[in-house]
Amino acid sequence: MASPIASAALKARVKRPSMLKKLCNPEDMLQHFPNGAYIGWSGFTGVGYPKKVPTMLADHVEKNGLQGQLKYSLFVGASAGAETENRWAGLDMIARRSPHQVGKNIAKGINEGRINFFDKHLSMFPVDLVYGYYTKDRENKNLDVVCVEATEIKEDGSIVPGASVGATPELLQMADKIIIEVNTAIPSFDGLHDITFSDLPPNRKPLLVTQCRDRIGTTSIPIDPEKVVGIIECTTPDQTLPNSPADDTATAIADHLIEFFEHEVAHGRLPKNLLPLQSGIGNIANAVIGGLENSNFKNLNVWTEVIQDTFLDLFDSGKLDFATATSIRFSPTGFERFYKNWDNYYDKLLLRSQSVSNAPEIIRRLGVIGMNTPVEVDIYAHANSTNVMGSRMLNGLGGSADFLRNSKYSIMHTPSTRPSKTDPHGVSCIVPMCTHVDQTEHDLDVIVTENGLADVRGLSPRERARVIIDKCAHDVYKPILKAYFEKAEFECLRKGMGHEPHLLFNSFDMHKALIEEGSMAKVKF
Ligand SMILES: CC(=O)SCCNC(=O)CCNC(=O)[C@H](O)C(C)(C)COP(=O)(O)OP(=O)(O)OC[C@H]1O[C@@H](n2cnc3c(N)ncnc32)[C@H](O)[C@@H]1OP(=O)(O)O
Repeated sequence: MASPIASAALKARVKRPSMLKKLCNPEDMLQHFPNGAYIGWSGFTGVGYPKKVPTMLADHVEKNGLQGQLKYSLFVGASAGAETENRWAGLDMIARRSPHQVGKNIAKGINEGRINFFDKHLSMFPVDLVYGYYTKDRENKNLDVVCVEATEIKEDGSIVPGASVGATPELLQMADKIIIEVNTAIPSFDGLHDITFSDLPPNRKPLLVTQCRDRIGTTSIPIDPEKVVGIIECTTPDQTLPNSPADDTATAIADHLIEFFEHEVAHGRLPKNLLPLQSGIGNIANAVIGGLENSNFKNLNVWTEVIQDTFLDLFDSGKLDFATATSIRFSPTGFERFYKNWDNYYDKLLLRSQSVSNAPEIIRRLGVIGMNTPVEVDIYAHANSTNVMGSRMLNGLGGSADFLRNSKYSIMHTPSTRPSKTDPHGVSCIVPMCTHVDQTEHDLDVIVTENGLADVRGLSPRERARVIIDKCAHDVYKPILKAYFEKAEFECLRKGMGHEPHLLFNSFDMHKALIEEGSMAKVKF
């Protein structure tokens, strides 16, 4: 196939003309992807990921019936786009994957044992990669090929990422070969990033951030131009989905949290403009940020991983001064709004490497208010963010534990119940014992559901259990959880082992009832 001719749009983005000599078709890159290769992609929460090369490879496998014959170890800071990694999983092209992922096919591949997935705190993943932990058992200690999206290539050959930074700096640092997809369908994000690399102990320096807007790095990622094997123009934007509007549950949770923040301000534990906010992904997280728009709080700051649509509303209402994260994951209309009003948002936003946005050191120093959604929380405030029934992997830990271990306020927000197949309240999100633990009782300060907010700071486990059941559990489950706890307390205190009482052989009876009878409400203690 003849080499493509550079479009005017591409020439305007590639400021180092010699790089254009590497302009090629995606198909020309096939040779760099032998079966078993270790691959890195840019991307975080479905934005800023490469599109052309992954799609070319998927087409190649599909057309030639190569399912299961071209399989790769794939490393992405967090999830890439559904049309790429989820399609790869559907074509059985992923042998190993880390860390966070999203998509039905990929979760299926993991839970059917075809994909060796390992989960890691997002702050640690890039650093462990550079330590060589993930390539230690192979001859090539680097990644064979790393494919990244850029919105500009600078005169010095460094690249300006798009809507996410994620682990791209470290993936590039570990790359033998680099492929760059320059996306001309979206504006250049030049100036919106603060790029740092992970240096190694014993020479690691402090990350000198004391305010959300502090810059400690460069605006682009330096690379070795010798490693670049191909440059491709990409003309499709990130394929994100529309957000669903906040429902009554999410709104009630947001209201409880705002009341709690007002209480903390009144008692002098929080300043009037709060402290930097971290907010996870999804409906509840979006509603909590949306709820702040209707509150009296102003001059807010955000230190988080992912910026979602409701942050634009907060900016527009004048309540949000500054937001920094490692990705901007807007809906299609959110991106439209963002690009149209670029000048309004440009100097209020900063995108950092995930090893910085999620750095425990900074989260502690800033006194972040961390808020995330779990699968389930138990009566003693352990939380499960990842494995349904202790076994079925959902998306992964993400940055939830980076934030919940280190925030000044560590908050888990969850609906009190989720539906099972036969009962609209068949799954209680408050359980006697979590079937898998990602956050421990030593991490969490506040649990909140639509029913109320349990402030467990300074409480002993037995005190915690009472307040969590009373404030957070759904009315259907309050008597059930109370019966479990009181029986456990009685039995364990009697035996002189009642610090955190459990009935070991009944701890998962609610889960058993869900499996056997379709609802946790069918249990009896
Ligand atoms: C990139 C980042 O890290 S952002 C920062 C925060 N990151 C994280 O917190 C990562 C971990 N958290 C998550 O992935 C999500 O918050 C979740 C999945 C835990 C919860 O998100 P929600 O949108 O509330 O999940 P939802 O209610 O749709 O449940 C997801 C699935 O798990 C199932 N599920 C959830 N909880 C339970 C439970 N207790 N028992 C049985 N099934 C459950 C649901 O039925 C649903 O199943 P489906 O995929 O077959 O439909």
